[in-house]
Amino acid sequence: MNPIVSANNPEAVVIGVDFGTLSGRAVVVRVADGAELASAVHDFEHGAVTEALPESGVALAPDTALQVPDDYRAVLRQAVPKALAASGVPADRVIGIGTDFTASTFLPTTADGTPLCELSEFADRPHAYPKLWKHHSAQPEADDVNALAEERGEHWLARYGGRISAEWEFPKALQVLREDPEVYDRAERFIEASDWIIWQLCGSENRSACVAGYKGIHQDGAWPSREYLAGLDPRFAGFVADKLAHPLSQLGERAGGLTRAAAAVTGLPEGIAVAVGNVDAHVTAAAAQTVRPGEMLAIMGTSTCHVLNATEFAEVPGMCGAVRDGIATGSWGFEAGQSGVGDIFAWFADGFASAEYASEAAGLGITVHELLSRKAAEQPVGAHGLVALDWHNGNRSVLVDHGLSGVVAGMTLATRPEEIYRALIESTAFGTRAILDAFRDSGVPVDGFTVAGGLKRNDFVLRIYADVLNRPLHVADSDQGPALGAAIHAAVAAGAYPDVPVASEAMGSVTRDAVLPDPVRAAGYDDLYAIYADLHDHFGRGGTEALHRLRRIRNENRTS
Ligand SMILES: Nc1ncnc2c1ncn2[C@@H]1O[C@H](COP(=O)(O)OP(=O)(O)O)[C@@H](O)[C@H]1O
Ligand SMILES: O=C(CO)[C@@H](O)[C@@H](O)COP(=O)(O)O
Repeated sequence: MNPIVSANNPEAVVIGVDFGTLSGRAVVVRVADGAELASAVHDFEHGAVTEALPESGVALAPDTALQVPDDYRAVLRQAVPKALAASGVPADRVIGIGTDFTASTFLPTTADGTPLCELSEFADRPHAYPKLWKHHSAQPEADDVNALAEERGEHWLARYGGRISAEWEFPKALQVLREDPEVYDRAERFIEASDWIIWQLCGSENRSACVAGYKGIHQDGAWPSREYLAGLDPRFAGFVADKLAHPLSQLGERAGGLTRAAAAVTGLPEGIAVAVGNVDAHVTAAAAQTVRPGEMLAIMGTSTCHVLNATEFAEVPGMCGAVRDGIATGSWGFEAGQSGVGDIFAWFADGFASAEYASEAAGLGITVHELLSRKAAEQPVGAHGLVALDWHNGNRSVLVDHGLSGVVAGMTLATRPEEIYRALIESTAFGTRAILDAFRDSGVPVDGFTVAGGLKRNDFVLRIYADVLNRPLHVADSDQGPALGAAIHAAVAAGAYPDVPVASEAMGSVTRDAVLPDPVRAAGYDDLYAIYADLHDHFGRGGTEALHRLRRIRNENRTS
């Protein structure tokens, strides 16, 4: 144990490490008040691997998104010591480390936690690599998982809004079995990256109940039955018992002590508390002080995750998951999400704004995003005559279908780039409104709406959300909500606070009513939302199969 600093020492600090889609960030946080003393970012060398495997160059199928596990270790080697050095805090004042990860980011390993892709015989096998949350090619497996669960009346399906997403663990593992049974057979464990990183820090396998509930299918203390799994494929019958099951730990608990090896790598004291693994979205609730029932938190960045606590369970069609104690102890934690948000804006700003826009932005010393936002902000609501569907990365809620794709309706020869950009931002706000409607219609109260994540820095985005949702937005103060949330969990795991809600009060912070809706603009958006709802149901609920047919045609022509 760390001999020098006890948990209630005012000098004590904790480290939070956020493993995002393209980088990992470490932040040094004072336990007493949550002050962020310093941080450091380390970009993943391989980012999201979507075209070809590193080194072997093996080409990847459409909708594949993989990662390289040593990129995760590099964050521990690089970002943690850098952040600590930048803070000027001596290492012996650190009492704990907490982490969070994208999810479901899921990998096959040997019994000792070695990722299969690190075994030379599997280095050129795509299915031996971690499948990133936005790996979307397991949609056929998700369809089978859902069809069989419906047919058998599996009680757990209701906890996932009636549909398991292709982004979650079971479709991904089934895809490995079907497409590369040798990798499946060699895998002694399948594990979330959020739990794997804890294994690296503590030296022994530890699994979080939060991750098992949301990204696996663990409900009421049980996993899907062997009979159900055998119905998917007889070879899958032992998936849970042989490769997944492990005692589960609760959020805020101490997973173990930092090993000597991990201490050497990170420069932190051996034996300090390592908090149980967590998901980037869920952990942010602690930083934004949204752990109380009725407070929805939208973590808006590359994608958006919505997390919400409620006192009672209710089935909310198309939501990602409801897990008892999944965000904060004593509540039902709900998760919903949009698989593309900032990524959609980036797709347009990077690929479709002309060179003239790029040089205008450079001349003004701003980004293309900022230029497009500035130009788009000048127009009244609806003046672009456009409504878009925000499905460029599929739909995670409420349709739970990654075979869907984006649509922009209403374009003419007069349509300008900033108008499309604005329509895309609006489409994501409409997607969030559809999620709020689903909660309302299912009787789950949403009293407050708080925004965290990188997009909170774009005032235009926030204004559109306030107007489309017609409610005040509260904004989390921290620019690194997930890392701060992870640090808060570390403080609890180290014994500095009795539980996450108490630590959140002391260490998190939020500005209430930071952005207020404008009644005139909000009324304008009601009309556009009605059109969004029409298009949503037409393209997403069987009015036409056009988007699925286009996806099939694309895949056939790309792989043949
Ligand atoms: N000014 C901006 N306006 C809108 N979107 C932006 C802006 N700047 C960056 N983005 C987009 O926001 C996303 C990054 O959000 P961030 O929260 O930093 O990342 P992550 O979700 O991966 O943690 C990217 O998709 C990026 O293209
Ligand atoms: O799905 C989840 C959490 O459940 C996220 O990890 C995933 O959307 C990725 O989040 P980011 O957009 O990278 O912050």
